[in-house]
Amino acid sequence: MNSPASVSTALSLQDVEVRFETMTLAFDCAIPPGQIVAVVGASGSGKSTLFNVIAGFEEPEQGAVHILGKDMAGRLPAERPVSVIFQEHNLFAHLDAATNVGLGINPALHLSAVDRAKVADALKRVGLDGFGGRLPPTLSGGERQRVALARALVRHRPLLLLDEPFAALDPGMRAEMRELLRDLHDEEGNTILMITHHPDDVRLLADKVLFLDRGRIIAHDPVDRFVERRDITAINRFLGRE
Ligand SMILES: Nc1ncnc2c1ncn2[C@@H]1O[C@H](COP(=O)(O)OP(=O)(O)OP(=O)(O)O)[C@@H](O)[C@H]1O
Repeated sequence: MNSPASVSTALSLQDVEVRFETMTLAFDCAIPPGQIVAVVGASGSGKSTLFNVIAGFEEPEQGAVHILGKDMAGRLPAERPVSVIFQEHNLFAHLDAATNVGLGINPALHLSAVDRAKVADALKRVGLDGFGGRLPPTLSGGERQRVALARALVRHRPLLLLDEPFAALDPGMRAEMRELLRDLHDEEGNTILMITHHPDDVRLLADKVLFLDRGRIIAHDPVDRFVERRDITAINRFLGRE
């Protein structure tokens, strides 16, 4: 049974340790449900490793990962209540947009009429009404990321991990995607962790910030507090205040 403390936490990492030849990474944090959390830090600070541990692609040497109070030990990525969207290559290039979204409902693509209606609705919600028959190579970068978002939407997983999802997009499209993500988050009430290298994403989208440095979470702050900080050189550098 879940304790009251654990169910009020969307995600918790306790004494998690991942050891690579060149470095040991250690993560401790607890994130309440319904927040958008920006995950930031210099290249090599451990952001992707943190996501891999949460999503189950990397098994830590020690420590525990709980999602909505449930211990994830031994659970394969597909068995975790998590959706992940990467920078690129989220879609199967030979399958049209609707089929890519449909995979989120049923990986064997046995889709009922109701499922197909859900796919069409998800594409509409991300502004791609009528794009269902298009193959990914014929779509723009922003449109492809919208299809990936639509697939995450039909899965309704309570935790969404976004690994630099806007990296390949121009500034105008980044702003559009931020707005879309904010709207969808308001509707879904899910918990979102988003890796980004852009202070704008932090300021305009996130509620909280996890700042990583050399394999450790060295700050976990509300955004307003984070942007006011002057005490950590790596954060000043990230915010362009060297
Ligand atoms: N499979 C692995 N084997 C050995 N070392 C690894 C492995 N994966 C990551 N590392 C090392 O762990 C550290 C953290 O890497 P990670 O990819 O998590 O950083 P990051 O913050 O996501 O970086 P970037 O912003 O460049 O993507 C780096 O020093 C990296 O070289």
